[in-house]
Amino acid sequence: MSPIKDICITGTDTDVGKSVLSLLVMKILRANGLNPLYLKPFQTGCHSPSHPYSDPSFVLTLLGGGDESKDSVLYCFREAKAPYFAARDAGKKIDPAAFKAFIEEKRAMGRPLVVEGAGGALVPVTERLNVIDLFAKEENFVHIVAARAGLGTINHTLLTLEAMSNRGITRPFVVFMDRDGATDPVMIAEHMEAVERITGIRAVASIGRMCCIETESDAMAERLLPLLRALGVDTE
Ligand SMILES: Nc1ncnc2c1ncn2[C@@H]1O[C@H](COP(=O)(O)OP(=O)(O)OP(=O)(O)O)[C@@H](O)[C@H]1O
Ligand SMILES: C[C@H](N)[C@H](N)CCCCCC(=O)O
Ligand SMILES: [Mg+2]
Repeated sequence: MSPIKDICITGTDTDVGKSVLSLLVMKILRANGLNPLYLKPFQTGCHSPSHPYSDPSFVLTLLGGGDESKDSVLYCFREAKAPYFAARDAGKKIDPAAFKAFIEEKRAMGRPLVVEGAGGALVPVTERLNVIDLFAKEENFVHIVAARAGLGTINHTLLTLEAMSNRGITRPFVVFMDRDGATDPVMIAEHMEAVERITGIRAVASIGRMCCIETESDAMAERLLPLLRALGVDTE
């Protein structure tokens, strides 16, 4: 059993920074004595799980150490699309029971899981179920929403939180990702205020643009210390 809850990272969209946030979460957990395991159950646009452009390669290469990328992925489909359509193009179907079994198998390793979604919350995985449906069925997960920092994000973030709440995920955390470094910090503070005032959900951090993720991510990960404290990790 992991000493903390496992973490699911969901996006308000594709390309918002879920993988970068996953990397930062992995780094801050490691810096505080934990040995997390990164998972990307549904990888599309995927030549192979260890292909340099895959999310696991990105996260695990920047973390350094052994290559667990092939073990991080449950489904790898060639087309860069929603998992349901990428699977269909490959003549396959995604099996929710296989996802459940995958999470249980990884949980049995006793390491905290950091599970990255695919695209945004409502992206289809099967004909009927989307990413957040599958995440919501798992117990003992804490959920983090990676949200774009720029104008328009209040609407996208609130819609995502509403979709999560409708599925019983009522206490996620939000992290704003200023991927392009183009948003006025005052505006980001307003986005955080809006989310907290309207939903009561905590916007726990904002992550600025890193010009060089290799060299800047250790320092940037420290912005997630309030999140770690909220998760009950003893921080140094
Ligand atoms: N804070 C940041 N500083 C610099 N670059 C960033 C930052 N956040 C994200 N990026 C860059 O933006 C792009 C999209 O980020 P990322 O791959 O993390 O998105 P994603 O939400 O994981 O996308 P997907 O839906 O494909 O999984 C990547 O090139 C990433 O390196
Ligand atoms: C391939 C890409 N990087 C993502 N993993 C999949 C994004 C699917 C988005 C579907 C949609 O919302 O229209
Ligand atoms: Mg990603």
